[in-house]
Amino acid sequence: MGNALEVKSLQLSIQNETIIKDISFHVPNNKILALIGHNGAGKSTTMKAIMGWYKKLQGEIYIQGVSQDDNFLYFKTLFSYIPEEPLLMTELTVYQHFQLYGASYQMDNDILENRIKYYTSEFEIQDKLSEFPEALSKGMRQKVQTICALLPDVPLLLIDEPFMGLDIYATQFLLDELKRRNKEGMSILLTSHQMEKVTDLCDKYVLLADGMIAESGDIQEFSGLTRREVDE
Ligand SMILES: Nc1ncnc2c1ncn2[C@@H]1O[C@H](COP(=O)(O)OP(=O)(O)OP(=O)(O)O)[C@@H](O)[C@H]1O
Repeated sequence: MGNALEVKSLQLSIQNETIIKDISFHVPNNKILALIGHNGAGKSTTMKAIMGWYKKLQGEIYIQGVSQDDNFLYFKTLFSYIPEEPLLMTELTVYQHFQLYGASYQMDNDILENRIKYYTSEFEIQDKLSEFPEALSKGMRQKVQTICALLPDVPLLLIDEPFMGLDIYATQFLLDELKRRNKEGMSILLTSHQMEKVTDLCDKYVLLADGMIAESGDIQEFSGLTRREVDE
């Protein structure tokens, strides 16, 4: 079995402060890995480094064996990303955002239109297609952002704090949809500071503390540890 994502000896500094201190981990194909840690542990920074938003001090990052350093334009088509806070463009309508994603990932038009219908209906924003982001509530903007990332068939989905700002129904739908897409072959890396929210979804975990890996393993081992601590 190959790896959907490989992070090797990643080191990164922001404004002369070393934030990520030589971390290595991988997401095997078809698995869901949770990057866990307290506020400020370095989860979002690691995710942004994977996407190439920060210059690395050292290290290598591969998605499906493709190096971030060798062919960045192709590398970018291998993942999609759901940020913690929506990053929508003020000058584009909801539908135009979906079209932009469809074009960026060179999606077949019929598949794109079907998915737009399916996801906007499930997330109950089918009547918002002509709206601009400023006319939407924060939760609605998060739904639009989430749909954008779910439209293409990418090998790797990156999610920074899933379910942030979503209501109970949307959270349950996303949970089920992530499981379904994972069954179809999509690997997922997500961050969370609340382990209990993602235990049911994930196969593996990496625990970050102060920019270093404190622990890693199968998710059951992590739950076992916390349960033992509670029992004692
Ligand atoms: N743009 C930036 N400029 C300066 N420092 C930054 C910047 N981005 C992150 N940091 C610092 O890097 C460290 C890790 O931040 P990061 O956002 O990766 O943490 P996190 O684990 O995602 O936390 P949270 O759970 O709060 O989202 C923190 O000490 C933060 O202050």
